[in-house]
Amino acid sequence: MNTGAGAGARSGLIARLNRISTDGRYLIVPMDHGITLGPVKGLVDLESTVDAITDNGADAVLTQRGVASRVHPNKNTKGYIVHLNGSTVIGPDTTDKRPTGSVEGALRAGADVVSFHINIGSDHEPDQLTQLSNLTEEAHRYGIPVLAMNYARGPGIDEHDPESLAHAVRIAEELGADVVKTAYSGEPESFEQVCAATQLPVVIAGGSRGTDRQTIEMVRGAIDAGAAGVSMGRSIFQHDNPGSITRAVSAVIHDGASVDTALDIAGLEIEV
Ligand SMILES: CC(=O)[C@@H](O)[C@H](O)C[C@H](N)C(=O)O
Ligand SMILES: O=CC(=O)COP(=O)(O)O
Repeated sequence: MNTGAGAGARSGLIARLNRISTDGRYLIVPMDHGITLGPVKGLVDLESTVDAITDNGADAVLTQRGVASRVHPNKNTKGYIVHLNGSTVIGPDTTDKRPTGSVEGALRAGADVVSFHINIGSDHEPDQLTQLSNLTEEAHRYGIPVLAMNYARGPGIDEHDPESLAHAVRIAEELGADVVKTAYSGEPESFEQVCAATQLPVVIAGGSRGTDRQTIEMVRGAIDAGAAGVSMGRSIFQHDNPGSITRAVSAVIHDGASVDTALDIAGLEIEV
């Protein structure tokens, strides 16, 4: 018998996805690196960083639940995603992401959406596949969307190989996620293959920070290849002016700007 719960949960999913996006495009700034990397530049004064990026075009910020109270006063009505697993670069194996929370805990922390990171090709893939699948089942019971951070990452794996990335994003869809984030393959031509591998909105990670032009060219290339946006952390929150780089990324994602126009709008050097 259709109790309507499915319809209710579906409408909740859509409403919450709209809180972390604008017209189907996503500018998410993850700052869950406080576990992975520690108190790095941009995450020490977390409040100022959140204020700068949410005041300049970001659709949502993403953290672990423990710092939620430091995010809410500054997130300027934008969306909030709570990350539910983690690892550190000082531990024995960064690919061994361990659960760090629950859907209930994320809701208590004020999350609109939850996220989970799995490393396809790592020694921990089997457990992580099961954990992501269980998470989507549980989250969807409450109408909570899941952002899957599916990397191709493990012994002998090329993290930017388009076929591996295509496999990683399809796994997210097969396991019930609502949005998938993965690494960029490096150029639009090969990333088209990645975006075509799934019906889910695909967003890209930024990886370690490069020049402003490299960052904006990456965003432009991903959008041209069919991506729906970014879940870009270090390139934004470690910038000397997180608000400016966010404005440039937003000009590409939300306004269709070219690389040079986006850099110019944000007052960033159009260095070649
Ligand atoms: C620090 C990294 O290598 C990133 O790719 C992280 O894996 C991504 C994630 N935000 C994390 O911090 O775990
Ligand atoms: O959670 C981390 C990401 O989504 C990507 O972070 P990056 O610093 O852009 O690689």
